[in-house]
Amino acid sequence: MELFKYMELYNYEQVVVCQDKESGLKAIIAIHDTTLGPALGGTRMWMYESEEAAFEDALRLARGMTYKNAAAGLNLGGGKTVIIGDPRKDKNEEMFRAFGRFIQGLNGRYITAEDVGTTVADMDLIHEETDYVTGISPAFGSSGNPSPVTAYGVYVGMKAAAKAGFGSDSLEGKTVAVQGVGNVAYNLCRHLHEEGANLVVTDINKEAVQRVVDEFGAKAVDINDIYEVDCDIFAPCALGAIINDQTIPKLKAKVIAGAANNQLKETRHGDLIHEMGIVYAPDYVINAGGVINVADELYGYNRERAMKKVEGIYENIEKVIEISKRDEIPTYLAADRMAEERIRRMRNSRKQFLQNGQHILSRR
Ligand SMILES: NC(=O)c1ccc[n+]([C@@H]2O[C@H](COP(=O)([O-])OP(=O)(O)OC[C@H]3O[C@@H](n4cnc5c(N)ncnc54)[C@H](O)[C@@H]3O)[C@@H](O)[C@H]2O)c1
Ligand SMILES: CC(C)C[C@H](N)C(=O)O
Repeated sequence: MELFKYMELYNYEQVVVCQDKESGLKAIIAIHDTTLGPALGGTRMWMYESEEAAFEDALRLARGMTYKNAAAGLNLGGGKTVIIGDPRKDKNEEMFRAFGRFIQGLNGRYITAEDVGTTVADMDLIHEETDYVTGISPAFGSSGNPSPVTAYGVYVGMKAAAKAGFGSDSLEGKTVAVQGVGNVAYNLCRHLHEEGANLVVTDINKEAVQRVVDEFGAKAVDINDIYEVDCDIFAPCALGAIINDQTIPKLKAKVIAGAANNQLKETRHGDLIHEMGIVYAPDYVINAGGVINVADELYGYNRERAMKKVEGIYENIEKVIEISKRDEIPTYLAADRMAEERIRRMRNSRKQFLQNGQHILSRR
């Protein structure tokens, strides 16, 4: 990857490479765009096949956060961190504290939280070194684990997508194929089960599968079979790029609505599913519940206020589908336009009223 070329192509502001030999920390913080405010995005810990794959993931995820935060109406920019390593074996206290010091060095340009492979306990360690972290233990006045809230947002967004796909937002009797039943999808399955949906699930983690089979009566299938399940809704809730040339021909679902980030391998895959008549709930619009929840900490966390905002994901998905129909464009593009439009408008308003981030009257 030619880093500067890639950064220029998508207008990235900054990439910070952090290493700490003692603890084994190898982290990449990508800050995409801070027009709307400081970059807020989670930290993913994953066993990347190569350094290049880690850079690519950090960059793609950071850009996704810019769009997610903008589309959700938050006054926050987009960033993300990836830590290279096995979250089951390679974590230690020094690693997260060293990482916290690197975040502190950015002086508020980047604020972190959980993502795949990191937990509230990890965020608490980061918090030992910096205040620029959210999703820490509720005992600190924080919002805690964002996953259940993300799941609730995906659930309400799925209902809005179902309304467009089936004429009703009821999920009772609908069959939902869920790929990955980790932190978010376990909670999503609970909501779906409570509404009377039928669940077909898969995961590389057999215990996670067994839990939803036992608790919610889900049917388990092999990881390679999830795409061709005879279902109404496909809910990708594991990793990205799973809507691609190999999987699209297998899909039977009328609606795709799930938590995973970067579900489309390439934008042309969004065009393809649109042409097939599939209602796609754009990933960063439907999975914004977690970031909406942690962002509320910036105002002094209030769960009721945060959950009310998360319920707005229903209307946001409706809005994207409306734009898609009006402009005859795929929903992923409609969402991009909605987010870009907000960033453009806010950039202008900042130009009018703010200089160096301060209101012009503050110089009096
Ligand atoms: N946690 C949040 O609040 C949040 C918010 C927004 C988006 N997301 C996104 O949602 C997705 C899930 O997040 P999570 O926090 O639940 O992570 P998680 O790690 O708890 O769950 C992911 C699950 O996917 C499984 N998995 C991995 N590869 C798989 C494969 N090939 N096939 C089937 N299963 C596989 C894992 O074993 C794990 O159980 C991620 O893409 C994440 O970026 C999470
Ligand atoms: C800030 C976090 C809650 C971010 C979350 N992992 C996401 O992708 O939206």
